[in-house]
Amino acid sequence: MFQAVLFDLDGVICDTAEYHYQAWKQLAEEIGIQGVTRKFNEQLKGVSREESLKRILDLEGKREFYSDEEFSSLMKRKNDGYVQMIENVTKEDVYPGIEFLLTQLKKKGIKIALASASKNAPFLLEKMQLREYFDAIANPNEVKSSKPAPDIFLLAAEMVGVEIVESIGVEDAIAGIEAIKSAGALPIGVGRKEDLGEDISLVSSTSDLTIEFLERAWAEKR
Ligand SMILES: O=P(O)(O)OC[C@H]1O[C@@H](O)[C@H](O)[C@@H](O)[C@@H]1O
Repeated sequence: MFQAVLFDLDGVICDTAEYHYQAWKQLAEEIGIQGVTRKFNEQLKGVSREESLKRILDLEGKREFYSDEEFSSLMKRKNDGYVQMIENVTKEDVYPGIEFLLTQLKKKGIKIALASASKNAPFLLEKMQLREYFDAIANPNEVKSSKPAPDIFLLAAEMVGVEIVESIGVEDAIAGIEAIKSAGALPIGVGRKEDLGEDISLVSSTSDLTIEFLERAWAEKR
């Protein structure tokens, strides 16, 4: 039986992946870049703020036009827009089934950790009143490489004192699934196989993300 579940946040626990998308799209359009479509956005999910901006500027070969200072100020502009969007997030924004799953995991003594790339994640957990369920929140500032590198999942498992191979990782983004795989945990995807791959256990909605589903996936894969 698995001993820990390591959760991504945006797009897994709540719909803030949409706000990231809207904030990036708005910034991109303000600086004359039109290519931030929903399809392109799949490449931004799970990826750090800095790397996301690089990918957006690269869409039109514009990265070299910005000094380091200007680059930082663009990241700040995106984050300011995003923070405004999440200002009114409440418990109501938690995806269906998530709080029940957290309760069940707690009852079974399974450790719960957050492995999100977002520096806004602790603020969101507080807003959604979910903080108390989490035994640890891995800080993206403390890892060397961001997803798809395994670092944040390895840190999350270490923080709850569980071997990574005894852990499940839950993700909605391909970068996150790759990170879980290379860390050595069992990946569970929330989304479509077209985006996340055919070779992992998937739910299309978090309502299906039950402890029974996790147990079955664990039994099948190990
Ligand atoms: O800019 P933040 O809030 O620190 O978030 C970093 C990244 O966090 C990830 O969870 C999101 O999927 C990305 O879209 C986002 O860019």
